[in-house]
Formats: sequence, C-alpha cells, structure tokens
Amino acid sequence: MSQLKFSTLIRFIFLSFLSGGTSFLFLTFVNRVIGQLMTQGYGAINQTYTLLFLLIVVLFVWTRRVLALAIIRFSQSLFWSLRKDIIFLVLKSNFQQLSSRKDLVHTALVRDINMLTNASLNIIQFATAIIIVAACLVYMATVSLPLFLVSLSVIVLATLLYQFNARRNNEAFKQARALEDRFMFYFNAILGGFKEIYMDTKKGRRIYDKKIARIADESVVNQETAFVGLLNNQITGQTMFYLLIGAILLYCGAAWNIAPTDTVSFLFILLYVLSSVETIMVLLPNLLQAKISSDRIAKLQADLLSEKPLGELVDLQQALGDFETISARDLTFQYGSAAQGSFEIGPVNFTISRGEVVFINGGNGSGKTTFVSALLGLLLPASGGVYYNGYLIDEQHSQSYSALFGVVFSDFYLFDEFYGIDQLDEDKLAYYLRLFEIDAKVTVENGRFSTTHLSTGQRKRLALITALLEAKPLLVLDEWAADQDPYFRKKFYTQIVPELKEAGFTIIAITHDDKYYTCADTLYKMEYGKLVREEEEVLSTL
Ligand SMILES: Nc1ncnc2c1ncn2[C@@H]1O[C@H](COP(=O)(O)OP(=O)(O)OP(=O)(O)O)[C@@H](O)[C@H]1O
Repeated sequence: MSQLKFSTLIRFIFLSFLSGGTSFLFLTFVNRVIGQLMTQGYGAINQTYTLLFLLIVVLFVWTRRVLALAIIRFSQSLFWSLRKDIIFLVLKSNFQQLSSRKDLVHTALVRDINMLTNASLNIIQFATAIIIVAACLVYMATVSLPLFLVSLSVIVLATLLYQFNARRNNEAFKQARALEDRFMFYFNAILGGFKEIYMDTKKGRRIYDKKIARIADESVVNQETAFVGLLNNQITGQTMFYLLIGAILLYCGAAWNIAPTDTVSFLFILLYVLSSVETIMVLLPNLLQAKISSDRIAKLQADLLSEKPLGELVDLQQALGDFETISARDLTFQYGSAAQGSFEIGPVNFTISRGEVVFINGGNGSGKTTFVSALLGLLLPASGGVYYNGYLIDEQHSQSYSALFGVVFSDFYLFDEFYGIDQLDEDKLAYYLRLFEIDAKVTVENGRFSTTHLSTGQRKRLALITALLEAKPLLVLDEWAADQDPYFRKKFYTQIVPELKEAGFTIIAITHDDKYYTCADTLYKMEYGKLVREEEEVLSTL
C-alpha cells in the first residue's frame, strides 16, 4: 500500500517482533519454570525468577502499548488520508470520468475504507501471532527434533489445504463486494427517489422485493458459502492439530523414547502455537476482505488517475487575450455505442461573440444540453473541437476554459456558500438580491446564505445570483426561467437579460419560452442533434 511508508513499515515490523518476542519470552519462562518444578520441586524457585517474571510483564505492557498506539495512529491517518485522496481525485477527475463512477466512489468511501482501517487495527494481533508461531517452531526444534519434524509436516499440510480452499472463498468474498456495489446503487435510488416512493409505497415495495431482497438473498447464500468454507478450513486445521497432539501424547513419546519432560515442554508450546494459529485463522477473513477492499480502492484511484488529467488552472484571458469569440467547429459527440442505441450530435458549427445573447430551443431529447455540455468542456468531443478566440482548446486548457463560464444547469446544485468567490462584492450582492426579488427571503451572513430551504424557482434565482457574482464573462442558463412565475419570467427576459447584456455578460440560454425568443440576438434550434441557426426573418416574425 502506497500509504505505508518504508520507515513506518520497518517500525511496525520491529515493534511486532518485540511484542511477539515478549509473548514468546513469557512462554519460555513458564516452560522453564514448569521444567524446574517437575525435576527439582518448589525449592528451585528463587527471587531471580520473580524479578525476571516482573521484567517480562513490564516489557509486555510497554511493547503492547507502544505498538497499539502506533497502529491506532497509523489506521486513523490511513482512514483520513484515503478519504482525502479519493475526494481529491474526485475533484481532479473530469466530468465524464466521474459520472460513470459515482456509486463506486460512494462504496469506496463508506465501506472499503472502513474495512481497510479496521483490518489495519487487527494487524498487530496478526503479526504478533505469526511471530509467536515462528519463534515457537524454532524452540520446539531445540526441544525435540523428531517431534518438531512431525509437527512441521502437519503444519505444512494444513497450510496447503488452507491455501487450496482459500482461493474458492476469496472468489466468494469478491462476489460479496460486487453485490455490495449493487446494493448501494438501489439504496441510493431509494434515498434519491424517497418522495416518489412515499407517494406510492408500491414503488418502494417493488424495489425492495425485486432488488434489495434479491441482493440480500444472494448475499446471504454467497457469504454463507464463503464463511462456511472458512469455518471448514478452521475446523480441518484444528482437527489436524488435535490429532497431532493426541499422537505425540499417546504414541510418539513412548515409541521414540523421548523424555517425558521434553514431551510435556513440547506439548505446552504446541498448545500455545495452536492458540496463535487460531488467532491467525480468525483474523484472516477480515484481512482477506480488507485485501479486496484495498484492491478496489487502488483500482478506483487508478481509474480516476489514468484518464487524461486536467491541466493546471491558468488565466485564459491573460494567455489568449480577452474573450472575443467562442466557437464550435465540426463538433461531434456520441453517447453510448451503436449497439446500446446511441445518441449523437453534430457536426455542429457555432460561434458566439462577446456581448451576444444566444437562445437555443428544440424538442426534448434533441441534444441541447448535450451540445452545451460539449461547448462548456464537460463532455469531450468525438471529433472537431471548441475554440477560444480562434485557438483550439486542448485537454491541458480545458479546465481553464470551463472556468470562463458561469452556469446554472437545469439540475443545478445550490451551494450554501460562495465557494467560487475570493472577495464578495456586498453592494452587488445586495443589488442582485433586490433585482431578483429575493431580498426579503434570504440574507447573506459571513458569505453564507441564511437559508437554502426555498422553492425551486427561488433557489434558481440564488444560483443565478451566485453565477453573476462570480463575474465570468459568459453565462450559460439551461431552462432557467422554466420554474419562474409568469411575472418574473417576463421580468427576466425583458429587463434582466438586457441589463446583464449591458453589464457585459455574454449569454447562452436554452429555452422553450417562444414568447421571448425575440429577446435574443441570435436564435438556434436543435433538431435530432443538428444545430440550425434561425434566419433573421424567422426571428422578426415571432
Ligand atoms: N448521460 C447520458 N448517457 C447516455 N445518453 C444520454 C445521457 N444524457 C443524455 N443522453 C441522451 O442524449 C439525448 C439528448 O439529451 P439532452 O439532455 O441533450 O436533450 P435536451 O435537448 O437537452 O432535452 P430536454 O429539452 O428534455 O432537456 C437524449 O435522447 C438522451 O437519450
């Protein structure tokens, strides 16, 4: 994992060795004392043993605490750095890239990162258990080589069996993770469509029965398969251990003429190994799932990174001159493949000059929003391109180019603060609140709207005010007036639009308000993906 620095890794390995080593020290101490007791009786126990014992306990407490603290710190910073990383990548990724991955980002942030963080907390116990097993094996070899070789063969056999079965379980865990993605998709649909569901509970019932319940059933069967597989593995491993202990206790010691004290010592350590192996077995499923989550996060990070990165934000007006024209030349764009029933626009040729007001109309689904999205740089054209003052906008300049537009989308999001504005012009704000007749309803305190719990029409007015305060040279409005009442719609087209034009804004508006088409300097019509300029005669007859 890239988040785990080499120096941190070395520190964890060292601390795990220390922690595992202390447990092993305790074990050998007890084993020694038992040996002394068996051969020399209680008289053999002196003060040195007590001191040694206390020292081991202190060492144990110290190493565990230091290791626990280090791992808690690590897991918490891992948790937040992964969250920050993903949000950062989300903010850096382009629109098309992200649109298709929203659910994956959600699951990664909610589930995968938690899974990984929890597993990282278990790593201490896991690493300590492995170190204890390794140390015990070495110790067992010094006590009795034949018994060690028998034990080692059983351990190797158990591990191979485990590995063999784990592959199948791993597939089931991967399947579980895919089911979780599907679950999240429908869960988001329920949250997003809650109002519709509330109005007609049958809808909710259907989503529940046809989707959620089925995913749940599939998940239960799948998880059952995975966990039963793991349990079988654990039982097989434990049974093999019990058989080994039984064989040593009841047969090998006598058959191979091994001193009873050595057999006892050996078994004592073997039992300790058994408990550590159980710890490993219990933690392994979590770690396996964490591995899958980690792979998922890595893939998401790679996917968000691999596609063309956005260029640095530069001042395009400084680099390529003040805005004069924006044009689309032979621009085409296609949604989906032909097999999926694709939709395409273009080739589109379009130019807008500084101070111009352009309206675009056309039937539903004709491609108005798609074209404007391509013109804004949200969608990358399949061929042709967009030009700023005659310069082709390449990927490197795409973000700087998009920043020239103040936009209110038809499915806009109203932020509670003016995140896009460094220095808020209070006078302008007060003026616009009055112009848009919303000053009695909303105030701005500390750069933040007093409320965003407003009607759609009112929220759209605030969204437009925000765009105006950002003072971008171009303003793009997608059916902005559709939610306004007739009085305000008239005010918008006949008073506000001319005033904004006067103030220097260049406006592109998608609109169905044919009554006000004459308020535009230029009118375009979108028909099945083809953009047609209405002739001036048409405009004058409206
Ligand atoms: N994200 C998408 N993925 C695939 N196809 C899409 C997507 N968004 C839109 N489309 C397709 O593109 C076509 C044009 O959609 P667009 O939103 O551009 O139409 P529009 O002219 O703005 O319509 P409206 O007036 O209803 O807003 C639609 O027929 C739709 O099927």
